[in-house]
Amino acid sequence: MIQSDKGTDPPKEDMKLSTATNSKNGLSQVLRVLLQELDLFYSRDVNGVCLLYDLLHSPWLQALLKVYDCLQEFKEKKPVPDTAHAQALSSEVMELLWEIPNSPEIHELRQILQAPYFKALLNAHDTVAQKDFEPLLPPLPDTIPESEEAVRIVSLVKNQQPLGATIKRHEMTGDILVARIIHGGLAERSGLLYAGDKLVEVNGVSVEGLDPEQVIHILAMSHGTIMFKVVPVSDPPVNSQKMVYVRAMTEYWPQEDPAIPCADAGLHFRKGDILQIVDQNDALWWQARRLSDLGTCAGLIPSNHLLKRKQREFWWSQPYQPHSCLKSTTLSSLEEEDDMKIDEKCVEADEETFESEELSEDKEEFVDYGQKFFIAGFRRSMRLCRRKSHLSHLRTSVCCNSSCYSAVGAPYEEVVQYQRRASDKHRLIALVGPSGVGVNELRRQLIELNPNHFQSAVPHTTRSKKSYEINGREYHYVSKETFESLMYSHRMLEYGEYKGHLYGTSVDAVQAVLDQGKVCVMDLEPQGIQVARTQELKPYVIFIKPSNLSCMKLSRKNAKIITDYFVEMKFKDEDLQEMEDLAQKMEAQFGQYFDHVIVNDSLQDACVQLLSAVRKAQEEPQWVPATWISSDTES
Ligand SMILES: Nc1ncnc2c1ncn2[C@@H]1O[C@H](COP(=O)(O)OP(=O)(O)OP(=O)(O)O)[C@@H](O)[C@H]1O
Repeated sequence: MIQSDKGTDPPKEDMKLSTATNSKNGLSQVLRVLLQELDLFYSRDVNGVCLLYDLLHSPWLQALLKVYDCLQEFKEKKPVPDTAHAQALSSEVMELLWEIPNSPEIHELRQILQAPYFKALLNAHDTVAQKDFEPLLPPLPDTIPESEEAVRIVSLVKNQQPLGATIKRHEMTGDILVARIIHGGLAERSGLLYAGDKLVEVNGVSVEGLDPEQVIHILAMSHGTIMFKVVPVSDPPVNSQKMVYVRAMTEYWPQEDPAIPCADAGLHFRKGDILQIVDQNDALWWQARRLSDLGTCAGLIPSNHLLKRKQREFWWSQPYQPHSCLKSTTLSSLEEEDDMKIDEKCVEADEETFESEELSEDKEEFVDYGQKFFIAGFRRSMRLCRRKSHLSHLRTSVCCNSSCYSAVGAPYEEVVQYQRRASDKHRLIALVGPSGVGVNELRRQLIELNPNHFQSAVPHTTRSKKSYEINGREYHYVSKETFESLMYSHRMLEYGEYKGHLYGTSVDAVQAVLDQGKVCVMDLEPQGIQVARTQELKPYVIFIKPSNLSCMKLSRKNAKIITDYFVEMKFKDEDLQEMEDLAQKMEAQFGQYFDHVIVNDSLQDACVQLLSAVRKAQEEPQWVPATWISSDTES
């Protein structure tokens, strides 16, 4: 029915090649000639010709050019319909067919012309041929009153999903306005409603004088198609901002926020969730999706500015509560309590045991893992100083600053996806967990799996070297002044004091491992995470979590704790309870920094999980702070 106004049909034998080869100037024809010429060069092995030859021979290019030729030819032919009344013609033919004697061919033709799909095809043809696209609107009256507003009728079909729009009442005029259109919702996908549109009617009911709640009620009662009569906003807002991804550094519950414009449209998120921010037009309320639910409609979240204000208000409204910044102090005093408990345990033990099992100075560093080779960073004093830090006041003040910052600092951290390239250094693997959960056991097992690939950082100490030790193997032995200068220049990831000596792990010690092309695996106190989070180390933080108490009692039946005074001491119920409490506190305070969580129940399972997480950290794209990726390192 659609035919060209010039040219004739190609001869039958040429039909297969169709338009592309018919046209003398057809690109695929040109390509064919070009390839023939290239054949000559190819046989003479001219440089670069092979590449061009392969390119021009590629099936995708050939197919693309054929499509291009067809389109060109179609454009030239300017097809026009032969008739705009194909349906009428078909009916006429049907009538004629009844008048002539029946034959199998006539019978078949009748069947075709009567088939519903064929009738629909002819109907569509006539609609296009008659250019009958729009419903005919009544002509505009010659005189339109000045006060008359243009209205738009919008019809949306509600199918079990929210409309994705919020409304509000204009403070001065009392008009009901569309307050915002939620991204990905029904209203946004229709492209017919905009923030600022004035609602006049819903399903034929005037909304004049109604409260927004009453309008919502009408909407809630409506099913199927909903008709809105709106006065369109003169300047529909355009969202020209680019999509940004952030890590939530705090949690948010819209249902508990009295300030949110519409709690049902709110998006709940937890610390550490990656959010896709799709709209920042409103200074107070942004629209976002959780990375795990990208297919869904966006939700409202407080803007950076608003959430910061909320945090500050909360912070000041709790003068007698330990705020985040003081939680570090709480944690430190908790560590001290922990130490006291260790001391109490010591008192509980009978004198004889105390005498016989107390560690001598020389044995104190000894950690018998039965390991076949030396692994640095597992020394008792290093591990105990973490817990029994007499520098806690110092650490607290350092940590307090950072925690205070996070309490009232950026509630969202902009993140980007980072895929480590083979030439990049490995990311630092930082294992964090409550004392006794198995951080060191897992670290040791990982290193033992492949000591050429995984390695610990060698810690620093101010204590003097023992005769059997080698500088740079067990520790880097440095003066107090050197240690303190590393501390104050923020080159220490963590440090503490034990028996009058300073111990700690420096950024440079970690770098030394990474520089060898190895994966540095370290046991890090949670307060050290902020210090370690730098572009140079790009730490991947794995939280080692205890399983529930009953499982722990079973799995830790024969496990031994490292304490101040005893080499081997079994876990008591209260140790396991303390471990669980501390794990909860760590998650609440530092959970936003955890890239991965492993529940250490069965040691074997936890090892497998650790190995897989470490591999993913190095080989798969991960969300990292945008500040870690400068343009020169961007992949
Ligand atoms: N999944 C597990 N099942 C049984 N025993 C475990 C498991 N994980 C660790 N252990 C044992 O628990 C004890 C404490 O583990 P580990 O020394 O690794 O603790 P930690 O988290 O490093 O804490 P700290 O540094 O205070 O010692 C060790 O005897 C270890 O072998």
